[in-house]
Amino acid sequence: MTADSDDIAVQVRELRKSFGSVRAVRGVDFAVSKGEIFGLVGPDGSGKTTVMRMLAGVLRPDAGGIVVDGVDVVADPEAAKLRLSYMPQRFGLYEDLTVAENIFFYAELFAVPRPQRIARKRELLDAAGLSAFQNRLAGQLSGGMKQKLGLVCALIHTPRVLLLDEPTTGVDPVSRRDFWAILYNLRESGVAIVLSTAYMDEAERCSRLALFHAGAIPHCDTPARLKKAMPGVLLAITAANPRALREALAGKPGVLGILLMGDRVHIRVDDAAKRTAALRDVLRESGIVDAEIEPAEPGIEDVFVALLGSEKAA
Ligand SMILES: Nc1ncnc2c1ncn2[C@@H]1O[C@H](COP(=O)(O)OP(=O)(O)OP(=O)(O)O)[C@@H](O)[C@H]1O
Repeated sequence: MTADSDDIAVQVRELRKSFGSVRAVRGVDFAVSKGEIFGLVGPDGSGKTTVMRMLAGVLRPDAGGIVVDGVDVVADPEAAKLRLSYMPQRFGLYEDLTVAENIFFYAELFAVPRPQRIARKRELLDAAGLSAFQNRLAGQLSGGMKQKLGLVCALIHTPRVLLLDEPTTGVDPVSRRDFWAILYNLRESGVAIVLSTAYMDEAERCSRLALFHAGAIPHCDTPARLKKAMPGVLLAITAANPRALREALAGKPGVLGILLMGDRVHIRVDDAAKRTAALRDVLRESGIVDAEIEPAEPGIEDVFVALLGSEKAA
């Protein structure tokens, strides 16, 4: 645990959930502090959504404990729902209601006192860049605007814990920037945010990351410390045909992993000084004469594939 118990907003212990014979979550533990953005990342089907739904109190775990903002979610999910806000992948907006009507619907649902509603709505719409669209039907908003409206609705009752399941998937870069600006403000005010994402740049912005793999969390740390934990060192190799590079280097001595990154290849080696010359020889023998090899800093994607073992086998 990285925080004093007073600071902990979400505590998860030994969480388990199966669907028939599928063991979706196999003993997950973590704690999230107030003011943290805690990222859930990992391949499709690794259990992120199932954990999120259990945290939100909408799915009962088979075993394990969850405490959110001091409330035992398993024992009293309804009490927990008043302290947290959950934005699932498909957030329930009413497409035939306007932006403002959707917000008031959620304000009513969460019993936000009437005098606060107007001010809160104005503040959130401003932050989301949606003030000019209050009277537009939700069904006529762009995908990015819909996601931002979902976030506004999820925040109307000023929750202390926010659970966001892939909130920016398919959202344009400008809306994603607005979205993250809101998240940073919430973090500053001490809100704990648990968010799953498939975007590596978003993973990089999280305070800490839980790397999911087959229903467990084999690695959980800050992005910087996860990078330090990556075994080996990274070299970037550029050539006209990066796929041919990958084929030529697979399985060569000292090569721990290979990752195709657009027009270049990242390879992890055990020892850069020792291997670079030999790798040049290998490439030359394979007829690749235009390759440039240089040291590279790992990005979070390099770390994931290295730690989760999903690189092309070296
Ligand atoms: N309601 C359900 N009934 C049966 N199986 C389920 C159910 N929900 C999830 N699963 C299974 O549990 C496993 C974990 O799924 P989960 O949706 O939690 O993964 P995920 O990491 O969120 O993936 P994605 O990014 O695709 O949403 C998968 O094998 C999935 O098929």
